[in-house]
Amino acid sequence: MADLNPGRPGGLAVIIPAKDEAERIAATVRAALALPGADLVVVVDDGSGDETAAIAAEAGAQVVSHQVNRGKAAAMETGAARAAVLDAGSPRALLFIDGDLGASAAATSTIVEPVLAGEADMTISLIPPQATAGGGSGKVVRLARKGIRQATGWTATQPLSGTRCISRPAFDAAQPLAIGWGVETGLTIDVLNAGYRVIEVPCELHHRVTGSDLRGQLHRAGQYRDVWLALAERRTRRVPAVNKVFRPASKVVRQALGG
Ligand SMILES: O=c1ccn([C@@H]2O[C@H](COP(=O)(O)OP(=O)(O)O[C@H]3O[C@H](CO)[C@@H](O)[C@H](O)[C@H]3O)[C@@H](O)[C@H]2O)c(=O)[nH]1
Ligand SMILES: O=C(O)[C@H](O)COP(=O)(O)O
Repeated sequence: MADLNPGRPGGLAVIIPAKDEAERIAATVRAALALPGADLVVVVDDGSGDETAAIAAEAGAQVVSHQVNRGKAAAMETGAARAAVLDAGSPRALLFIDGDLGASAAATSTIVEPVLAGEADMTISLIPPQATAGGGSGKVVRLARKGIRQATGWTATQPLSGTRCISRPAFDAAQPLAIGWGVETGLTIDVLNAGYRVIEVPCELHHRVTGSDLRGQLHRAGQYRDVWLALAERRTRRVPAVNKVFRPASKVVRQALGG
């Protein structure tokens, strides 16, 4: 069996998927650059229509741009690929943070430490109630939580929380990522089912909450669709378990038929 934990990570790459984050990206990048252990900060401008890329570069990040919007998962993949090119010897751990965290991104050191210390393979930020209440009913959160529990036996408190730190071996074991907003749900299932250690860690983060207007509800509909797709895809991957039941039966039938 492959060694799941081949040594401690060789540093930390902060990856920031960002679409239209011009307002907050500079503060987020500055906080990321100041994180203990971070020697690379990559902003993936996911087809923004604003000045996200230029502002991020000015703030000191390496910027990779998607010419067209490809969704959060694709932006994470692009950032991780850029970090891999720059890794030397022992790969960096990856810290994925949202572009709208601003100065509160400094608090992510609590989720970085267990991964850099080799105590966890993936940490997920548990964020406090936000100053402005969101407009959600909890439907997407419940879908993701239940799906993760059914697939792994583990119950996530905040299954959609995307600010997370992960070792390179654990990230590689979860390829390909689920698309779009399904990425967190898929990552949690795949990393756990590959035998890696996942923990949730409190983290004092503040972000832009999604409201209850039409735009907010459309955003949630997209989240629901992508989480559902991530779960459905992983359920079909479990087909071998079904085969265990049917294969012996088909062998008996073949023998009976003289095959
Ligand atoms: O097409 C897109 C859309 C968004 N983003 C970026 O992805 C991050 C999260 O997007 P956001 O609009 O803040 O989504 P929320 O619904 O507020 O995010 C919550 O839910 C998401 C999962 O549905 C998680 O990824 C987030 O971490 C979590 O804060 C931000 O940096 C965005 O700029 C992209 O890179 N590409
Ligand atoms: O606002 C949120 O917390 C997310 O968009 C998820 O929506 P939900 O509350 O409907 O699960």
